[in-house]
Amino acid sequence: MSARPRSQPSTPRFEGDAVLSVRDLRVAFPGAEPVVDGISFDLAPRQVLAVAGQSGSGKSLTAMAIMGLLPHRAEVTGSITFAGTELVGASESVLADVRGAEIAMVFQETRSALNPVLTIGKQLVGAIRANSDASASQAREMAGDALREVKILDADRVLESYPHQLSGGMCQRVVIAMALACGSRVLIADEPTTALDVSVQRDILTLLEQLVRDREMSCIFVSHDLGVIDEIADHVAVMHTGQIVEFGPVRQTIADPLHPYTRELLSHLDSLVGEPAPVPVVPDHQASTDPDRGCDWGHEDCDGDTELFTLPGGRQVRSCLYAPQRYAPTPTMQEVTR
Ligand SMILES: Nc1ncnc2c1ncn2[C@@H]1O[C@H](COP(=O)(O)OP(=O)(O)OP(=O)(O)O)[C@@H](O)[C@H]1O
Repeated sequence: MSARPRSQPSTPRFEGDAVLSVRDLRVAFPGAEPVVDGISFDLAPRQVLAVAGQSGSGKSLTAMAIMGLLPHRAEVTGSITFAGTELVGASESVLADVRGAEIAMVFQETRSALNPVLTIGKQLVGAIRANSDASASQAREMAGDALREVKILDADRVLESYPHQLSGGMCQRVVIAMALACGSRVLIADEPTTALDVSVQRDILTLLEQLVRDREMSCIFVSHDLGVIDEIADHVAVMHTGQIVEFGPVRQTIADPLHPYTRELLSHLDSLVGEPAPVPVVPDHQASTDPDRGCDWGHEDCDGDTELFTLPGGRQVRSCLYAPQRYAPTPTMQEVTR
């Protein structure tokens, strides 16, 4: 019988050409357990990396940590490097240089991220001038071009509008246009389509896909919805209670989830990717359906504090089933062929 896939200790991907590297990132608030608990990942050029997980799993705090927008009382350790610059502990002026110009963020409630008392034109021109040497008239032209690039046809009217005069989908496009006009290399989109109608959601997803392809941007796409993630992302990091429990290519992860928590998320999936993926049958193990259990395979001598193991081919899973040797069971065909 052939050996089951031998896992390796986790190794970072895309090292060398990563645009953004996160290593052992921890976020804690005073007197409480960490809410982001030692996560690591790399973002490659032109990659769309999804961060999935249910409410409270630490997705938004991870995004905010990258933007340097966490509340002051948050204790942050680990490393976030963007183009060689360390962002954890960086001064406000370093963060201000990176924010907008290099890394931009789109929120679920974009309207609240726009200034209600300034026209879209003033806000776009201000952002462009803050990040370039453009004159006022050049910046105005660049703002119009950026709006047209995000498929806003009546750009002149929108430049004269205030945020409350635009729909939610239009506000999303405006913020994405701002990232384009400022030449950002990374776009962090935190649940950008959750508050939008389904048809508008698709338009925004299509737009993000085009921008990543045409403008060579990279994107971190935060969502609780694996259906939406399936539409847009290359890779997915599944987060649970502040940790990454599974990492891998989206298609493989959805078709063949390794971790019980990923299966739990998939079981709540609606029609976007059809039927929920079937739970894999692993005859030698009693897989727990309780995503809060430390050891998801019920090994008596496992304390549940399992590390993230890397399988051949690069998929990662936090499960003692995939630990090298320690819990080595007789492999199933399914595991061998993974
Ligand atoms: N300012 C804060 N002070 C204390 N705890 C916080 C703070 N902000 C977030 N948390 C806690 O950190 C945990 C992770 O929050 P986070 O917003 O990252 O979750 P999330 O996965 O993005 O969820 P959602 O999809 O609901 O936004 C939650 O338990 C939340 O209560």
